[in-house]
Amino acid sequence: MTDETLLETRGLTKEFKGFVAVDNVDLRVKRGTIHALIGPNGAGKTTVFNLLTKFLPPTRGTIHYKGSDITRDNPADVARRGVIRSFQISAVFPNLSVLENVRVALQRKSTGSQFAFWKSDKTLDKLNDAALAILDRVGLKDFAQVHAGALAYGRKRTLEIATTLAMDPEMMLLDEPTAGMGHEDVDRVRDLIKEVAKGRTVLMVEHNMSVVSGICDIITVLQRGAILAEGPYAEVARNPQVIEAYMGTTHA
Ligand SMILES: Nc1ncnc2c1ncn2[C@@H]1O[C@H](COP(=O)(O)OP(=O)(O)OP(=O)(O)O)[C@@H](O)[C@H]1O
Repeated sequence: MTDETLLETRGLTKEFKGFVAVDNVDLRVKRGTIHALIGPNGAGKTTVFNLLTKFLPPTRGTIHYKGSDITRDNPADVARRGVIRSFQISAVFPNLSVLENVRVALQRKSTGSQFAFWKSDKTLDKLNDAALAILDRVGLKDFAQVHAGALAYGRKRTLEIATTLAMDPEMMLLDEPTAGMGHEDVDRVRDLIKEVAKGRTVLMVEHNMSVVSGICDIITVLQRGAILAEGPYAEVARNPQVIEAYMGTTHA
């Protein structure tokens, strides 16, 4: 971990017809950290992600990446800068094999290679080798030839991480990577995130507190669109305002 701020928002605000979903958020994500964004349902976490990846324009405020103002970037610009968001399951191509899904992501990364059928067998072999190496890393090598649509839920989410990894992001945005998983899958994905975070920066929305406490360096708590608390887990978890915000929710 360094002290360098990789991603920063200043006064980030998003209003939907007068309703303030994200309220004056100053977020700082330091290089090399795993940073969690938590908060009760409706706190604005997904909207923050949509603002950071430019799926939504902010009403006010700015976003900076490595010191550059990226507020006016489009989603492709942000991805080109190395900020990649994990895709939701719907973006995993169910009729392609697990290997092919990763290969598509690898091809998307290397510009111009959409025309893979023009490439030599040697180049395609290289892509296959790279895809297999990624599958090995995430524990899906044995499923390389399986149709992605036939994977169990936890493995589909793992494939999502694999395709994100294939883009070789400098910063990974993970949207509830363990949502809906059983204990075993949660533990596996938690370990996997810690592994793939090496040499990268991760910002993740996560409801599972065992994941957050286990691997996250810094936690930002959102409530009604605004930052309620921020710090290491042990500090945030004993903050009376945070405890109150979570009381009565199923995610505490
Ligand atoms: N396109 C939209 N139009 C109107 N209101 C919206 C829109 N998107 C989000 N909201 C509202 O903004 C608030 C924040 O929503 P958001 O999905 O960001 O919360 P969240 O913290 O991700 O919640 P969850 O944990 O349930 O996913 C909610 O009250 C939601 O209804």
